[in-house]
Amino acid sequence: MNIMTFNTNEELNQIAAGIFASLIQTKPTAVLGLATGSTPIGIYQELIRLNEKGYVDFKDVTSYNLDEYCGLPADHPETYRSFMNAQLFNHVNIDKAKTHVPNGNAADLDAESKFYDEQLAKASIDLQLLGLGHNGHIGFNEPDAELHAGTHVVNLKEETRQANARFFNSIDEVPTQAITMGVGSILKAKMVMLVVRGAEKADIVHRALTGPITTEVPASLLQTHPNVVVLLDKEAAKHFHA
Ligand SMILES: N[C@@H]1[C@@H](O)[C@H](O)[C@@H](COP(=O)(O)O)O[C@@H]1O
Repeated sequence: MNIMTFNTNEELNQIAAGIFASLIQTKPTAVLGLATGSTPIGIYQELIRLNEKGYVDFKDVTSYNLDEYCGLPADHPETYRSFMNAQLFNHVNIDKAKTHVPNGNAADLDAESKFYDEQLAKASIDLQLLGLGHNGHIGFNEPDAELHAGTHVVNLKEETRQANARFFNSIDEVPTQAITMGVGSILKAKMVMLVVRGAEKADIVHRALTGPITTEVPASLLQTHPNVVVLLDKEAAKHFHA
């Protein structure tokens, strides 16, 4: 596992975006696995800049997002579809028809999960971007005695709803369920990029990458993947240099 630590967020964003850009340069039809949350925003801004400068062309790129809240109105600014449009897709020359986010409002969420898995099986993700939940979740795969391989509906943990409440007017507005790619789909990506920022995630990222592999820390399963790059800011990396 290649773990890189950065002194500044600017450098981290540039290297992360550079890895995406070089993939797309060598494979213009690349399939990207994308993530939401605050962690990827700076990387998306750097990709927008590289696209404006002509260094990266999204014309033939396909993307699949990890997850989506269930039950938010489609035009709500905090749906992950709205987030992706606002933070990346509206600002680069990607074909929106080639961007995929699970439909958290599907009448039949199990059928939607199956449909998403069928699309993923055909597409095969080249590079999967991941943030890390405070409890070690990836996508919305929450710590549990068992994890699901495929896309499925999850009941969000209270701590996850609390952590994400900062994006909503109140905790009551935070959905209680989400639809997420499973860890099996995440681990099928040819390459995984885990990005973690901030001192409050220093313990969990250290546990995930150096502790036992356990479903109680879903990100620990990344230890089984042969091609993971981890980008940490210096606060998140503090236990790696102790
Ligand atoms: N489902 C998302 C995750 O994909 C993300 O990694 C996590 C961390 O978010 P942040 O980057 O804002 O800390 O939040 C959400 O729960």
